[in-house]
Amino acid sequence: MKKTAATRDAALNRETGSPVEVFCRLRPPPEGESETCIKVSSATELVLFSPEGLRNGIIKESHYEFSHILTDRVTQQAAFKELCLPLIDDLIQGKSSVLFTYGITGSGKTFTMMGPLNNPGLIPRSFDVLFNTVGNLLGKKFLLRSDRQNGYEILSEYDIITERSRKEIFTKNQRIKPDIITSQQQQVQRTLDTTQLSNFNQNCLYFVFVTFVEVYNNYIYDLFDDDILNKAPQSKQLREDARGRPYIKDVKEIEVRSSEEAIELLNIGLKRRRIAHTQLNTESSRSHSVLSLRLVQFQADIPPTSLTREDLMVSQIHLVDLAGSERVNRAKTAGDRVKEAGNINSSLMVLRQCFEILRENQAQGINKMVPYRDAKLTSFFKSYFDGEGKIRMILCVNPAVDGYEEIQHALKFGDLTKDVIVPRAPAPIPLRNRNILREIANNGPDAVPNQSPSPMVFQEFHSTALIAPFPRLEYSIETDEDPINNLQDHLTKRIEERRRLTIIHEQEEYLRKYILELSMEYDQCLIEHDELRKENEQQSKTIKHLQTRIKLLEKSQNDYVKTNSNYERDIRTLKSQMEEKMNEIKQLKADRRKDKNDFENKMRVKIMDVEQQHLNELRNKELQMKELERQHEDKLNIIRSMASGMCDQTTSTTTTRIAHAEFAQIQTNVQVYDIENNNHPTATQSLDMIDRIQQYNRVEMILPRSTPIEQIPIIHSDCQGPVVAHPRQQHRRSRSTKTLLQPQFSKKLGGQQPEKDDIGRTTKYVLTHQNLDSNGEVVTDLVKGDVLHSVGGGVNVIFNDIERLTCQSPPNPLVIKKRAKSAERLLQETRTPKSSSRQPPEVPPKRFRI
Ligand SMILES: Nc1ncnc2c1ncn2[C@@H]1O[C@H](COP(=O)(O)OP(=O)(O)OP(=O)(O)O)[C@@H](O)[C@H]1O
Repeated sequence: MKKTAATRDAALNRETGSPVEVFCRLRPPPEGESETCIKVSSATELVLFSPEGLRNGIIKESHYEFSHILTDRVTQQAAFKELCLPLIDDLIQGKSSVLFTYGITGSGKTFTMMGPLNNPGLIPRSFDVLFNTVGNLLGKKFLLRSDRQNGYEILSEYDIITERSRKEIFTKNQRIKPDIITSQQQQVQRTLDTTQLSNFNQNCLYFVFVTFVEVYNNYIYDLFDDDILNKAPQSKQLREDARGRPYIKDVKEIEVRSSEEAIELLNIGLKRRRIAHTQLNTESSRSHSVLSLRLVQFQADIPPTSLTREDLMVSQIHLVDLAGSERVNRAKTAGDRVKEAGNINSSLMVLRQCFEILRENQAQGINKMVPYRDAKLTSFFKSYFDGEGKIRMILCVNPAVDGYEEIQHALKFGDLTKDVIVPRAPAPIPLRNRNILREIANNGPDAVPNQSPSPMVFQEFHSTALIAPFPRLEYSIETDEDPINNLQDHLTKRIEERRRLTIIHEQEEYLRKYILELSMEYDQCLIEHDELRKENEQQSKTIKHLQTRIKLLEKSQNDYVKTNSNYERDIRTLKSQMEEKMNEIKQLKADRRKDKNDFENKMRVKIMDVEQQHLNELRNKELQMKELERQHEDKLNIIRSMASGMCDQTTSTTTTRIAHAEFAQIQTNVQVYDIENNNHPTATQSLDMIDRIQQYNRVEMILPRSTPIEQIPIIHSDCQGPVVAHPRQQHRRSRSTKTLLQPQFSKKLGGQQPEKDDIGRTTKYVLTHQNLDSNGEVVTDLVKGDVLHSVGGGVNVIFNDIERLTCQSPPNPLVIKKRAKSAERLLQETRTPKSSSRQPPEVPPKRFRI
């Protein structure tokens, strides 16, 4: 029954397998950081100290043991000898191996693998040593070609020529050409490793092939492929060959014939890696790089035409520079970098898990599944965990104190790895033995008398040879055997067997080709399958997206329906409210109409009342007028008596005083009207006042020439005639002595209404009025007032005093008579406007602003 891998892992121990070799290489602390947290206690042990203050001041010591510890003083050459030279030796002996460098960024992984030109690392030195050893035994170029499935085809002469021309064309068209000058300079500067191995088969021909890939974000990219220069480089598929060994499908495997050529190719790969990283926006230290070096050898004495696959011995070494093992937090990564770090960490994590589970299985004898297939990196090296070859790990450590936690993490990983046991690889069948076996098979055991293959090898060969041994050729009388007949039979059988084997071989070839075709078809199918799967995934995504959108739309539709029904309900409510309001408005309108009618009725009644009242007042006025007429009559009588000389001085004085008293009363009743603000007395007040002033004037013949009351000009015009009866008669005394205030009018006014500017600067105002008294004497009245400036910019004049100047002459009967006549005439004239004075003025009152 076939053992499962897990069962085999569980059964492994140090006798049946060999442990993973873990080496630790310390780099010198970075410049300016002399403090380290590592002390090397022996060639295989180191101590890690926790920095002060990290664990409450207690310094923790951790001891770690490795296969060998390389201190920072160990040179690149010494490191190569210790770490890689044995593996190159194995390679030449036909054994395979894989060498990982593990550590955080800046710990010296690339330095160890590549190194600077003048201090090369493991890879350049490996090429050097390999070509130093087998460089003189290289086979014909292009004789072998990779079948891209871990195997090699032997090309015919014609194929070799075709392949050579194809390669030449390819080199011409290569998009990145090796920088010849630089590479020549590099060769000049590059320090060559001159080590040469002695333990190798000098009867063999050797062929060296290299592949260079990187694993980034769990995708494999071929660094020798021009595709990687595309904006979206195509990743390569990982497959398994018939023996279950992984291989990278369609990876470019290039034959190299010198270490210079190999390093040139390596530089091209590194250059492409940088371009690809720029296109992918990544960093080189975020990917794992794998350089695979394959050595194919066969016995030199086999003519190429009869060379078969079985004559070839293939061994390989994988030199893996792993990405930095730092954690996401420490690297302060974000966005794509987090995904990238996640993928790096996940593939390193899978590597770690594989080692952990292997150790667990081996330690506890359990059969846990090892998760090789969880990451491309571990899938690719799965066969090495199964015992295809040695596994070596170089733990690169930067001993600076600030990286304590990461160092601890890496050292723990190394500590765990070194306990893992992997199955020991079966020793390769030496090519020399293959030839012997072939000879024995073809020509019998005596064909190679001096060669004695080991029984194990012999057995192994025979199990596959299917050819019976030769019969005894000795002639013996006793046995009565005819050796010639026996040989004849044997040879006949052999011929038949050979024919049969040739047919089988042809069938095999046919089958192999058929299988290859099928495999190609299968690959094609896989590609199509992949494309269909991607398409399917894309469509599923689109469907999911659409479903989500539909859900969202349904949700929003439901919301809209709800909102709509809410709106409809609101509309219904609003409509009913509107109807109610309309009814209310109708009601209010009806009420208002009713109120209006009521009001109009009331107004009509009120107007009638007011009219009635006015009529009553008018009637009262008429009565008053009649009373005044009567008083006038009395005064007329008095004047008549004066005219007839019967009137004495005493009476005149009394009347004057009476008139004065009355005028004073009028004056006090006169309000100050603000003309600016059109604050006029009411019609009734005005009429009353006019009436009284006229009354006064008629008695005293005094009329102010100008007052702020708008009715006054009417009075003025009313009194104009009599006042200017004797214009030349003036009170010279008043004017000459200038004891009285005079209004300062400009001449052009000519005694008309004053303008605002005329009295704008004065505070006093005087009107002069002259008249003839009953004796024919000139009476001059000086009406005095104060000028008040209102806040609104207007001017008000308040008359508050009258000064009367009279003169008396001795009575002359002729003059008296004459004067009596003129007085009577005057009275007649005075009466005439009486009736009109009651009427409202026909001429619109002159307004003037002071
Ligand atoms: N053993 C050493 N001796 C001298 N210098 C060293 C050594 N190891 C590393 N260095 C220096 O340390 C620096 C970082 O090393 P390197 O680039 O090899 O780190 P790394 O681990 O490969 O980083 P990354 O993961 O980013 O590729 C380089 O400048 C290198 O010269």
